[in-house]
Amino acid sequence: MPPLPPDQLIFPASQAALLEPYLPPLHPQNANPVNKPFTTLTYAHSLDASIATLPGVRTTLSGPQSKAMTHYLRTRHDAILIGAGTAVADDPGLNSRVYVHPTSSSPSTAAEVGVGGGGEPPLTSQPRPIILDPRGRWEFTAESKVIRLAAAGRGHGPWVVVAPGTVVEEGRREVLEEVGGRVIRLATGQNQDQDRFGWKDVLGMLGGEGIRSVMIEGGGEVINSLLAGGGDEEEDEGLVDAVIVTIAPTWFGQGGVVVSPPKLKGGEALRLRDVRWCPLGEDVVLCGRIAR
Ligand SMILES: NC(=O)c1ccc[n+]([C@@H]2O[C@H](COP(=O)([O-])OP(=O)(O)OC[C@H]3O[C@@H](n4cnc5c(N)ncnc54)[C@H](O)[C@@H]3O)[C@@H](O)[C@H]2O)c1
Ligand SMILES: Nc1nc(=O)c(N)c(NC[C@H](O)[C@H](O)[C@H](O)COP(=O)(O)O)[nH]1
Repeated sequence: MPPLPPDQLIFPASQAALLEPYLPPLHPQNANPVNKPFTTLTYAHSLDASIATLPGVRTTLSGPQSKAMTHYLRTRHDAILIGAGTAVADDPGLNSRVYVHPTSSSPSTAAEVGVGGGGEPPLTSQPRPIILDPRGRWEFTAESKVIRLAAAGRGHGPWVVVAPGTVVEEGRREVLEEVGGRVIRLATGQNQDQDRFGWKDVLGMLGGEGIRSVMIEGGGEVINSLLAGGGDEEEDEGLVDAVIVTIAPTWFGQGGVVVSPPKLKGGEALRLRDVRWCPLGEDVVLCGRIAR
């Protein structure tokens, strides 16, 4: 095996195998439309359910092992989705730089996906970044991290989803298109909310674009609204197929960005089933499916 770069994240195949029941099926490369992509909700929170110490502040929660896990998840999904608030606060890269170490104790075909010959995963294993930005809040430039990574061939150009009436300057659109990204227009306004897309509409649009799996990383508004919709008993089929949450052993105190969705109709709790807890370094990773 060639030597790994010093900042390379390493994720053992034995740990990848524990996640496998919660991951989208491995599929051949094709872009056939699907009704709805396999949808994984995944994020990291503190013991007081904060995903950031304060609104708009980039906050590290995951330790090196669970960070490697998140980057492995990125290789196992066609797309990675965040809200505009996260794009503005974090200037995220939204690519994967994990190496899955094939340990002899647990060889797994699934875990071999994302192996980049000892380095970063190849472009074919990188997820398409999707940014929900109905009002055009995210003022990206050629220097934004996700654009720079795409320009360097280390990730895909982002798809920025805006409302039909939102003006995207010509120069900005060109920045996206030069790296293979694009602006996608989608109607907002369901439930009178002009600042949000309906989740069924978002997932339906992605399915129509050939995206067969998407991991939704946050932030707070995105997660809470998805949990509110993902647990809707009136849906024939839930929106969220799997939940993978990293819990870090820290309290941030009040005032953070908290995951706490609105109550379901009737006040019942929203609960996970088929639960698995996987310790990863000092963190624990909770996997499950939303009980319906
Ligand atoms: N710890 C983690 O795992 C993690 C992950 C992601 C973000 N974060 C943190 O979360 C914070 C950002 O969270 P936030 O709540 O401010 O922003 P957010 O990322 O949830 O983005 C909210 C924006 O998304 C848009 N949006 C479009 N459709 C939507 C829909 N259906 N539902 C909800 N929003 C929709 C809204 O217009 C809104 O402006 C940052 O501090 C970031 O560091 C943490
Ligand atoms: N799993 C996880 N642990 C964390 O401690 C943390 N802060 C995030 N946050 C997710 C969010 O989407 C961030 O924007 C990206 O984690 C930015 O990271 P990249 O530049 O894309 O590697 N996610």
